Amino acid sequence: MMNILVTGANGQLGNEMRRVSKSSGNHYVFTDVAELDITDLNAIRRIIDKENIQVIVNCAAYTNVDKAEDDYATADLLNNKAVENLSMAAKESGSTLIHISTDYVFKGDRNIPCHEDWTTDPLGVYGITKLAGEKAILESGCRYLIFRTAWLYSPFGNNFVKTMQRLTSERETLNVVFDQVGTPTYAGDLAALIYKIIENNFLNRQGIYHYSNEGVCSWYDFAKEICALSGNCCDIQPCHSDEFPSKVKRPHFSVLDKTKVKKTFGITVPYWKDSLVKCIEELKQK
Ligand SMILES: NC(=O)C1=CN([C@@H]2O[C@H](COP(=O)(O)OP(=O)(O)OC[C@H]3O[C@@H](n4cnc5c(N)ncnc54)[C@H](OP(=O)(O)O)[C@@H]3O)[C@@H](O)[C@H]2O)C=CC1
Ligand SMILES: Cc1cn([C@H]2C[C@H](O)[C@@H](COP(=O)(O)OP(=O)(O)O[C@H]3O[C@@H](C)C(=O)[C@@H](O)[C@H]3O)O2)c(=O)[nH]c1=O
Repeated sequence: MMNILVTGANGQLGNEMRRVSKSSGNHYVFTDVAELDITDLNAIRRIIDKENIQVIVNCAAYTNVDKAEDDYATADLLNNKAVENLSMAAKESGSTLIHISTDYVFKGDRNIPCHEDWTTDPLGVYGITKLAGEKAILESGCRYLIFRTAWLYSPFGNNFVKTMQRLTSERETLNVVFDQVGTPTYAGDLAALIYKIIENNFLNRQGIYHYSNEGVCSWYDFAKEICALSGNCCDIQPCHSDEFPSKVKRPHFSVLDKTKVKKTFGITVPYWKDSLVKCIEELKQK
């Protein structure tokens, strides 16, 4: 039996990890900041020791992209320094670190899907700190799998799906950017992949992998689909990034190429609209 530590377990991905691992024969230890603050290296060491941890799944992060622009220190503490802590503790204990990164490590100025080995060039503080976290893992010498994902949503926590459900029920019109293109990802699908890797002990397949749902859309297309599936009536209009008030620059094209993850783990990936239907059905039942 393996012991698996999940950090940031009250977030979107953390909650989906709780759900997918319910019937596992392995022992999952779920923690959020109250049980384990990942900025505290000694607290990480203690829990690894106490629970005899072999795998760490880091679902904790600073994910507010707009706020990060004004709060580099906190974003860096969580997305970089705390990740360095986890990787040091993983190295010391011989455990494997499964970590999540983002499409925002790319500048996104080419309209072909981004490969794992492309040069990274983040446009904002969130992406810069997430990239620094990736580098800290690589430099630590611990065993790792890093999954760069994109546009995560789930019935848990805050996300674009819930924001759009609210706005399209409250407003008659809404402007949404159409010049940022990517792929939405249901956090449950990513959790299922991570669970499969742990349960099948594919932990030695170290590397950086890209994972999102299948397909391509703009935030505008995503918003239109969310609105329609939610049964809301709102006139959603496409706008350019510079017409939407935000101080952050976001990638124009950050579709992730998933060839490597599909080949390495033998998976098929759900189409983004199919997963969105499932999530919205669940939200309707809440
Ligand atoms: N959301 C997205 O669109 C995307 C996310 N990602 C990455 O995927 C991963 C999971 O994201 P997601 O599930 O959306 O994240 P969430 O923001 O939903 O969850 C993050 C969790 O981490 C917790 N946390 C904050 N500080 C600490 C701390 N010091 N110690 C332990 N836990 C802490 C938060 O608690 P609290 O809420 O109390 O602060 C929260 O429960 C992250 O690495 C993120 O960067 C990648 C691409 C897209
Ligand atoms: C609410 C709203 C947003 N937008 C735009 C702003 C932005 O360009 C886009 C998406 O808005 P969000 O605030 O969800 O974007 P953002 O928080 O940047 O989403 C990102 O989060 C981090 C954590 C990631 O790792 C990324 O993969 C990505 O999911 O939609 C509109 O055009 N109209 C609106 O009414």
